[in-house]
Amino acid sequence: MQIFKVGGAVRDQLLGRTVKDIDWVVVGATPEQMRAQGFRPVGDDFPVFLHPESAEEYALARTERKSGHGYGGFTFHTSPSVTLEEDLLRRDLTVNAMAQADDGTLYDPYGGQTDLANRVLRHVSPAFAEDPLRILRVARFAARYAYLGFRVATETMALMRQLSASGELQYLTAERIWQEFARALMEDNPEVFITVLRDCGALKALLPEVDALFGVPQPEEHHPEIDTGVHIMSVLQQCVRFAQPLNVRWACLLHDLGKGTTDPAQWPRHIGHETRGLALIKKVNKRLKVPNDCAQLAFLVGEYHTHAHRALELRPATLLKLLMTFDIMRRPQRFADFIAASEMDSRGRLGFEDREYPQAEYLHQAAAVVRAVDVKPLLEQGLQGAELGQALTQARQQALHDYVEQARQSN
Ligand SMILES: Nc1ccn([C@@H]2O[C@H](COP(=O)(O)OP(=O)(O)OP(=O)(O)O)[C@@H](O)[C@H]2O)c(=O)n1
Repeated sequence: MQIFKVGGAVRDQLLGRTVKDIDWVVVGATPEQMRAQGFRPVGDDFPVFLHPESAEEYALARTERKSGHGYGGFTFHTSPSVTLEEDLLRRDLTVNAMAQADDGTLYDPYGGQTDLANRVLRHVSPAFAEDPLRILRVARFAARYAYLGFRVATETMALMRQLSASGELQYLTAERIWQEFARALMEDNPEVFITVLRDCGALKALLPEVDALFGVPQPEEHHPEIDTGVHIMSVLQQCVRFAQPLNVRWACLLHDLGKGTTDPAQWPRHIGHETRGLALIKKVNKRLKVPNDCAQLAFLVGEYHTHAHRALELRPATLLKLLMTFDIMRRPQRFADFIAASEMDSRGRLGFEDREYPQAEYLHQAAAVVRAVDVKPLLEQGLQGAELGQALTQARQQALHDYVEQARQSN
């Protein structure tokens, strides 16, 4: 039996990046031999094992044949006679199809090193098409390595276009799609992920609601970049600049979906786009089975981001309603994330990147003012139930009123 380090670990090591997970490929072994050496099988009929100590993945060399649609439609062929070259041939990209032996010898039958040097993401063989998720992987790698100047090879892009047009993407499970989006949005150039998906037609297939934003104009006065799609890309860049977490990035991606449904006769204005976007945001979240924290924040940011932008003009009653909608007592972090997403939206406009967003501090302070209102004196007055609720609302509104007045006077 021969064991090689393989895939992403070899790629990242050659790129001088930190290697996180190491995958191994085992040539010339049977499942029985693996078990005998203490490796634990990952599943019943999947030729992958976990190392008894490191828990790293050791996969028997295999070839794969597509036997149907999607990820379920695979049959594996493993046998001790499958060679390293055969195993590497079924992999997605040349840069991911390199292996390294214990003594450091590099096995690179498909030109991975040349492509690394030339900064090219190129598919290894037509077998690329056997797993449509690879389209998302390529876009994600393009996003991750954009800073190094990587691009997708022309022939790979052509294959990705073909594959997107074939309808195969619809067989991917929501979980696998979401996982790629979640990882890609956390890369340093998430806008490249969206751009690559758009260029090959996969965005239209997977997230038509975002695809529809490209080419939709906004008023030049507020949005010098004009195109709504371009705006979204800039907002994502601001998210990276300010190290925002995934839920904020996801909310930013979806916050303007309503603009894709504006009647072109109304362009460049988008009256009521916040409300119009809500059904779309809900639909996307459901379709991709987006985790609750991301889904909820996207929905709230979609509805209220313009409230944040107009925060300094809001009447105390409206401001209180906004704070209560966000349940600021029990969910302070969610409100902070909402403010952050709104700030990213504001900064993600051509020429507005370094403009201050005083609304952020104003909203944080407003929340602090409301939280500071003490319920004790009201209880001491003997108030209960609905009466207590009303009195508390009044006290909070009064506190906000004073806060708003004070802020206006100092401006
Ligand atoms: N759909 C896929 C998934 C994985 N692979 C192969 O399996 C290796 C390991 O996959 P994975 O751990 O998912 O990705 P990495 O390449 O290690 O990338 P990352 O750094 O994002 O984990 C890849 O390098 C690639 O050779 C593939 O060909 N097709």
